[in-house]
Amino acid sequence: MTDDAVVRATGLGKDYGARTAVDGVDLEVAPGQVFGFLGPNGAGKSTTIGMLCTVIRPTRGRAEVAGHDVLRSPDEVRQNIGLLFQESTLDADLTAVENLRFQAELYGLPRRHARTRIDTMLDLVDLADRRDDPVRLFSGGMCRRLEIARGLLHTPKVLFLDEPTTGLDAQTRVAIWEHLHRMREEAGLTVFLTTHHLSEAENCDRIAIIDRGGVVAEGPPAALKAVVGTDLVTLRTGDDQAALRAVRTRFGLDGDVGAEGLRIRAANGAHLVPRLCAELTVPVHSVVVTEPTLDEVFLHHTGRTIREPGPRTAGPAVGSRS
Ligand SMILES: Nc1ncnc2c1ncn2[C@@H]1O[C@H](COP(=O)(O)OP(=O)(O)OP(=O)(O)O)[C@@H](O)[C@H]1O
Repeated sequence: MTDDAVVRATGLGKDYGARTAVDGVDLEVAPGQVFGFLGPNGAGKSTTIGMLCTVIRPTRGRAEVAGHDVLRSPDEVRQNIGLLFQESTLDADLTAVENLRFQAELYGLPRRHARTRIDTMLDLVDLADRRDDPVRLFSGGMCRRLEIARGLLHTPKVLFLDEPTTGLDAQTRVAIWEHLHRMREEAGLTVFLTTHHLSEAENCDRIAIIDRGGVVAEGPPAALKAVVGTDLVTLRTGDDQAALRAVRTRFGLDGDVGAEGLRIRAANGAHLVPRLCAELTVPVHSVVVTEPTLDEVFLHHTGRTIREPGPRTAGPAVGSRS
């Protein structure tokens, strides 16, 4: 255990009657990290975030946020966090600045400090020029940005976001991520978010994969992928069958030839490519190296893919597909 974790959960669990929504989650988030909680619908992400934010009372286990226990010191926890729910909670009839003023009053920010803080936050999320427009005129992405500004108004240590980009188009998603990273750089913020988007999880410094209430894997995305899978190297050559024979005999690797060309599974595809180019006697026209995906990580640990929630099956071992 690290001493400086800003979010820490130990055996955190929640039952709703006979249904276990979260089943003993252990996790630690270091200051300044963007930490992602990745899992399919119903995995227990929202319930976990709710417990960390003092909105849902845990059935068992403990959690601390910014050094405060969620059960014993909920007010201190709330002072130190910003929270964005899945659904927007902005008042559509108020302007951007009015929404922020309302929040400043809720948190008891002194008026002069609130004024400068509101200006700073509107600048940071690029909404300064829309400050006096009613929120009902805003796009989904602008609403999300305004909510981020609102969540950060009282200078929390941790920003919790439940599915921050759900319902937004790909371009807006990228913009929201740019803002989150900027907040982290400029405000030293810790970000804790839930997502079921694999591409979104790739943006995180660390992720915990949750399935059926429990964490099944935790670490930086690249490390999680490195554990489960091999890279896929796809080659176009002058003679793919001859190249495949050479790959088998000289490199001791297996592969197959299909419509996409020669496909080889290798532990470190990027290192293999120069050797292939140097040693194959047939001309190499193109090479593509594809790393394993987080979906494969999920499959490896749960036997299912994150895209297709359904009954657990005896899953194939991801590392042995060649
Ligand atoms: N208030 C509740 N009463 C009963 N069951 C609940 C309640 N809230 C959540 N659950 C159940 O707990 C489990 C976890 O739900 P949770 O909302 O935490 O999942 P999630 O991973 O956030 O999913 P989603 O991405 O769909 O929000 C689900 O089976 C859900 O039906």
